[in-house]
Amino acid sequence: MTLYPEKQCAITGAGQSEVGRPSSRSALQLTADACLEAIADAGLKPSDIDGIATYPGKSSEGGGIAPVSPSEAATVLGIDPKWILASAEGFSHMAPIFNAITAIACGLARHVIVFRSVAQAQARLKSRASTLMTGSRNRVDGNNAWTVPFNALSPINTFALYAQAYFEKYGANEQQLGAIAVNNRANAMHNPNAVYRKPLSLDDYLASRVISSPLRLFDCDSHIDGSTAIIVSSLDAAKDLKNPPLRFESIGMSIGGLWVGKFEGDFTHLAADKAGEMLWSRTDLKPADMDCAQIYDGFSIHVWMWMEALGLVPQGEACRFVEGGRRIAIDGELPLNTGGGQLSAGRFHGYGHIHEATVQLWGRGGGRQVPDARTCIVSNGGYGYGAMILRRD
Ligand SMILES: CC(=O)SCCNC(=O)CCNC(=O)[C@H](O)C(C)(C)COP(=O)(O)OP(=O)(O)OC[C@H]1O[C@@H](n2cnc3c(N)ncnc32)[C@H](O)[C@@H]1OP(=O)(O)O
Repeated sequence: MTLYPEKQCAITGAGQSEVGRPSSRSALQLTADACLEAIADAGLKPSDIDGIATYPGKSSEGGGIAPVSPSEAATVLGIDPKWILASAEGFSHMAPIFNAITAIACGLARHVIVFRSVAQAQARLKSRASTLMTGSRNRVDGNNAWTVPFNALSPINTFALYAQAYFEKYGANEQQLGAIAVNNRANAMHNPNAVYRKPLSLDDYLASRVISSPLRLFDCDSHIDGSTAIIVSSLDAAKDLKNPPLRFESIGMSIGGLWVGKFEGDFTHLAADKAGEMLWSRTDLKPADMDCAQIYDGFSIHVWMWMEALGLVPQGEACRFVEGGRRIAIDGELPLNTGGGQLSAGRFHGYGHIHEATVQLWGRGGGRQVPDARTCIVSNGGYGYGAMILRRD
C-alpha cells in the first residue's frame, strides 16, 4: 500500500510581515512578525510549536537571500523545537515544507513553523552587485560555472534565452507574455501587501524598458524585504484549531534539467514536468478541478513553462491560454496568481504564492477573492521544482 505522508498533514495558520523596498525592520524582526502572526492565526501559542524549518537555511554569502536561521528564529519566538531543519536546499523552495510533512508523518513533531525571510532590498542598497550570481566574489563554482563565464551574471540572462526559444518554437509574442504581468498587477491592486499596486496596462508593459531581450522590466520579479510563515500540523492535531485545515492533497518535486540533463539544449522546457507527474499520481483530482492557481513567476516566462509542466494547458498552448487575460482573471476559468505573484507582490521565493493559496482557501481575499475557492495548485522554483495541491473540505 502506498503511503502518502502529505495526506496526514494540513496548513493551520499563515502570517506575513510588512513587505518593503526596503523595510526599516531587520530581517529577524520581520521573521518574528510573520511567525507570531501565523501562530496566532492557527490559534496556537509559541509553546505549542515543536518543529521549525526554513529555506534554504542561513547563507553566509550575503545578498539578503537567506538572512535568518531557524535557531535565531526559535530564540526570538521563545520556542523549544524538537525537530529543526537548518538547511533545506534541494527540490525547490518547498523543500522545508515537504521535510516538515515527513517529520510530522513520522511522529517527530505536531506543529511545525516554516518560514521564508528575504532581505534583498536592504542588501541592494549596500551593493548593486549583491543580487548577481557572483555576489561579491570574483570566482564561481557549482551550477553558476555553466553560465557566469558566458556573461550571464543574473538569472534573467538565462531565462531570457528560454523566453526567446519559446517565442520561436510556439509562435508566441510579447503581447501574450505581457498578459501575465497585466493580470498579476490587476490582482495586486487588491492585495494591501503587494509592493506594486499602480494600474498596469498592456501598453505600459510594451513601453517598459527591455532588461534582457525579450524580457522587460515588468517580466521580472522584484527584490524585497519581508517574511512569510505557515504552520504545518498533523491532521489529527489540526482538527480542533481555529481555521478549517487546508489539507495537502498531493505534492510533487523534481530537480535538474536546467543546465544539463534531459532538456539540455531545449530552452522551452523545465524539468518541472516530473514534479507535475508526481503530483497528479498521488491524487484523483484533475487539472480541471483546480479553483485557482498560484504559479511561480521569478520571471513571467516561468508561468507558461510551469502551466505546461503541470498539465494545466497542453505544451505550447500557455501563450494562447493567457492572451487577453480573460481566462486567467479572478472570474475566469483558471484564476492565476491572485495576490499579484512575485512580479507585483515581490520576490518571496514562492512563499507569497503559498500564503496567497491560504488567503483564497480561507476566503480572505476581499476584492481578489475567487468565490468559494476550495482547491488551489501551487508551484515553486525555477532551478529545482516543487508543487502542491491544497484543499479545504
Ligand atoms: C528561479 C528564479 O526565481 S529566477 C528569478 C530571479 N529574479 C531576479 O533575478 C530578479 C529580477 N529583477 C531584477 O533584477 C531587478 O528588479 C531589475 C533588473 C528588473 C530592475 O532593477 P533596476 O533596474 O536596478 O531597478 P530599480 O530596482 O532601481 O528600480 C527602479 C524602479 O523601477 C521599478 N521596478 C523595478 N523593478 C521592478 C519590477 N520587477 N517590477 C515592477 N517595477 C519595477 C520600480 O518603480 C522601482 O522603483 P522603487 O524602487 O521605488 O520600487
